[in-house]
Amino acid sequence: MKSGIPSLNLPADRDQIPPAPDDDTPPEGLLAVLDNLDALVYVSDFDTHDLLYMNAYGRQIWGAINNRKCWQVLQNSDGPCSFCTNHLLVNDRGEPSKPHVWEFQNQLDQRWYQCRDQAIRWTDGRLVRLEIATDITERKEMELALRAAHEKARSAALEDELTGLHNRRAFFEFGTQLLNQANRHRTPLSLIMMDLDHFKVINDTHGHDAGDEVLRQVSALLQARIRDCDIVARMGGEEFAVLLPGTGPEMARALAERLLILLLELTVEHNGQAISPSASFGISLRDTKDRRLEDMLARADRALYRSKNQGRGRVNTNIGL
Ligand SMILES: Nc1nc2c(ncn2[C@@H]2O[C@H](COP(=O)(O)OP(=O)(O)OP(=O)(O)O)[C@@H](O)[C@H]2O)c(=O)[nH]1
Repeated sequence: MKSGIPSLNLPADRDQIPPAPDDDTPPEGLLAVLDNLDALVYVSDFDTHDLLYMNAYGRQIWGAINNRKCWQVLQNSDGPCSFCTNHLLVNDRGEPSKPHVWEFQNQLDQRWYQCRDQAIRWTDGRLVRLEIATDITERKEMELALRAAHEKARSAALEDELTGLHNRRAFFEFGTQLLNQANRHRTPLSLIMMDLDHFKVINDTHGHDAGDEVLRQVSALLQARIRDCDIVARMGGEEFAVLLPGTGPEMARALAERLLILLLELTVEHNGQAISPSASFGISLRDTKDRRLEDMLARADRALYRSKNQGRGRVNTNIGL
């Protein structure tokens, strides 16, 4: 065939479709069809990556072939693309298999394409890669914007607006995963509940804004003291929870006592006034019977209640309660 366009070469499972007789459509007609397609069509040698054919759509965007390789013309890279799909287009025997359809962003024009790649036999019998790529940039950008909006909404739904900490909902969502992991691997898990003492007095004496500032600074202090694997959350009002994977009772108690000291040392300045917060703590440890985070939470709350009853500004562990 003079045009260099191979005769119809459909994958094996489409063999039952009879190919059109060669003389039905003249080669110029096929070229006209290809050059008027609103899609990139190109053919490259499977092994050498030499670009053998590219339609007008491709030439208009990426220029003439000029004896170059597909990765030189289409990606301007200095070697075969790391994302080349050729290996997906042949079976174990190296024969053409099913087409592979995927989406990617071109490095040169930065537009998104849906690519339909296929291995076929060229006019001289060698194996070549045929790609048909359609521009899906608008759809992709809408998809990405939608995903970003979803992620933003989701993180807003899990964040405490005043302090930036996780909220109660996030605590249960992420904390349940930590509890399940600890149950599965039988590793320790500790929970520290912390409730600021006489916070109503702070509000009543210094105003609600001052109370907000105390909550923000206490949150920053907690956040700065925990590891990446821990979860700290504002559970509501002036109550906070810290969940510590891989942490036994001694370490949890030492951390709570350290947090209490740091809180007592903290002075929050607001409108020229100095506010010194204090807090009570209750600790619970994972029990083999715990299936829900609420079980640990209830025990930590009982320990916290005891700290309040004993005069506040102290730490209690739920053991024996
Ligand atoms: N500024 C401010 N105050 C809040 C916020 N959420 C809850 N509060 C206040 O926190 C106070 C909690 O009061 P109580 O439950 O009596 O607790 P407390 O005064 O800390 O006393 P104890 O816990 O028994 O030591 C209430 O006055 C609430 O209005 C908030 O987001 N900002």
